[in-house]
Amino acid sequence: MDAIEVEGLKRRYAADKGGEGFEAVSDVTFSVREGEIFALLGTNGAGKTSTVEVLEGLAPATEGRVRVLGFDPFTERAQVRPRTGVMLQEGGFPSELTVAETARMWAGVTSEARPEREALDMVGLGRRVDVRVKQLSGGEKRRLDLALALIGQPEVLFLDEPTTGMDPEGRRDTAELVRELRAQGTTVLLTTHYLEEAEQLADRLAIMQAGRVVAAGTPEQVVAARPSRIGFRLPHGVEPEQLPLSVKAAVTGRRVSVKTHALQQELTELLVWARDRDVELEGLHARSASLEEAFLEIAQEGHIRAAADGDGSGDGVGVGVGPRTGGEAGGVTRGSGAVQGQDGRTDDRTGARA
Ligand SMILES: Nc1ncnc2c1ncn2[C@@H]1O[C@H](COP(=O)(O)OP(=O)(O)OP(=O)(O)O)[C@@H](O)[C@H]1O
Repeated sequence: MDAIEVEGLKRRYAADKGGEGFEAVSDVTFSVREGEIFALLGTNGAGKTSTVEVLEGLAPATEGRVRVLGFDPFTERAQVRPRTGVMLQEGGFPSELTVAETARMWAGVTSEARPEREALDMVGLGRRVDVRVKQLSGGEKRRLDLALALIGQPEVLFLDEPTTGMDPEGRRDTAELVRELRAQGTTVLLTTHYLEEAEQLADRLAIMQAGRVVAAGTPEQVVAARPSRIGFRLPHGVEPEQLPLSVKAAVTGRRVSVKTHALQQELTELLVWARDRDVELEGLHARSASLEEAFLEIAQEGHIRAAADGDGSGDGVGVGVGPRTGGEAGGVTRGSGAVQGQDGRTDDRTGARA
């Protein structure tokens, strides 16, 4: 059985006064298998959090069908909630409590809680138990959020940008922990802006843009649709048109860059040609596209589409353009960890954990 099923999901935010409201999620379909790590990716405002909140039971679907462990997470919350763990983008815990007190309080309202010390050790906070929450660093707060999501020994774990604000060690530890949880059978759905992390961690992923899934599959499948790259310096005495390439190369100064869907064939031709002429291809490198490149190309295509549609007569659902994010449309975070705040939300986010 799939642990999570999403079929034709729409989520519309009501307009404040008059107006039509805003459709943040438009016809999204995907499923997550039991024991799988699934990553939901997308530019700022693509609709990831809006989707995950419906799966967490925080908000109803406007349209479509959503099941978590076979239940509707909103209307059958009582069946779903004890079996899921939720790590929101912002925890919002009382800042005067210590780490241990926070975990104890949380364990007190959780059925079948794992010992709180065990959860804190799992995220590397075992030695920070007496520190007040307000004194924790941003990355430590994320670790505490994660520990609390793990206290109920969840079968399904939702992680909304779990590693944002963590240092590289924290990110590596978290990735390791998520892999261990998968090995124990936990299903993990995460959102992240760290594409390398998603590429290494996720069994499958979906890329969202402007409320829709625009690419999905294993990281390899998503990347396979994108061209590989070959680069080298043009040998002296050789003109670009003399190169044995079946595709047009981009030449900047002496740097030659080739995008190809037939990497092995193109590279073989090139190497045989170079050997036969006894020329050296300095700085030669060849590699498949990375998930980051695939993502950026998809985002770029989306911008072009949105610009073509955006003559003022469209429906306003462009790439990352929404009522709250007009000034930050489609911003892509590349490994920097920068992320927009989630202020202004109307949902009762702490209610998710009650
Ligand atoms: N409460 C709300 N009322 C109206 N619009 C909202 C509300 N919450 C989110 N939106 C809009 O819905 C769209 C999707 O937002 P969402 O937070 O789901 O995107 P996201 O993919 O999670 O983005 P990020 O990567 O920045 O967290 C955005 O355009 C946002 O402005």
